[in-house]
Amino acid sequence: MSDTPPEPHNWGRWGDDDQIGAANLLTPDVVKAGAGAVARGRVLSLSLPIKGSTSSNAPCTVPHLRGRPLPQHFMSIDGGDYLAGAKPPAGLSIADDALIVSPHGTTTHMDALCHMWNGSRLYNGHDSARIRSYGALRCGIEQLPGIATRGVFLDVARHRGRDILDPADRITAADLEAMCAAAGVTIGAGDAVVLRTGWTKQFYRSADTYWGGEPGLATDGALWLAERDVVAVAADNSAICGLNAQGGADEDLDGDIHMIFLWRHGIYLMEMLWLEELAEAAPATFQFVVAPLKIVGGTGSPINPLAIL
Ligand SMILES: N[C@@H](CC(=O)c1ccccc1NC=O)C(=O)O
Repeated sequence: MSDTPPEPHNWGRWGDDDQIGAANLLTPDVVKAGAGAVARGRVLSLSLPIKGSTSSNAPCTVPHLRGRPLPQHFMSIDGGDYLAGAKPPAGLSIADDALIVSPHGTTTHMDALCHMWNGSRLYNGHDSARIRSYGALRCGIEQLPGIATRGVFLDVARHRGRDILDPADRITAADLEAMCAAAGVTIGAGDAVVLRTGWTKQFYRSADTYWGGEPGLATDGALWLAERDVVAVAADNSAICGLNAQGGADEDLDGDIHMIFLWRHGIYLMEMLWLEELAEAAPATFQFVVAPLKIVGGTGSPINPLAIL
């Protein structure tokens, strides 16, 4: 059990009460520089569809981690109610619905800083006993208003001349350095880095292959990004790190990607993005805009990140 993280980390950097971590890097200049990365005025969604299943026998239609519940989407009032005799209020027929989503395993999502920790302390030393069945009283997702900054797109699959990386492939600091040099981009404080592995496409080809491991970021790659003071790291895989055939991460706790980003540095993670249209447009940089739902005490949120090219 460890109560203080190994170096390097950001604990105390923005004060002992800080709950938003690297979002402190989103200064007015950083936000304006993000807007300055818009060249054509084209808006792309980087989100998978949320497609509900209301039956355990329903086919697996959206990428998800093995064993995690699929989104549940129920109509609460629909055309059938009126056909059965319900009277539309004031002559207006209204359709309404309800959604149950387990964000970390079944859809494009952002992790709150309270999502993972080690020992008895959350990011910045907050007491982990503050995370209870009623929600997280520290570092919940509602603490983050949103992120608007420069996005840096690193298409690792294309860099290696591939459409989809192999499950054993790991993205190293040397890869990141080589891709930035090739694109002429210097990653700086407050940037959001978007990594493409192609892995989400694998689900639509074969769910069994998708669940048999996944490519992802290596420990030295994570430390390299943290050193550059990024606000967030996003990827199209489901854990940012690579996973082995048993569905677990291989790193020890000091090298674990979620520990390095969320727990040690307060850097936000976004997983299960859809990056295929972005890969076609292939911008080196763009404006990245995303906001979580204000789920009080939430460990994360479904998101629809936007790339504005
Ligand atoms: N997005 C998922 C996946 C994940 O992070 C994960 C899944 C299996 C084993 C290890 C994981 N992350 C480890 O750092 C989660 O947040 O639970």
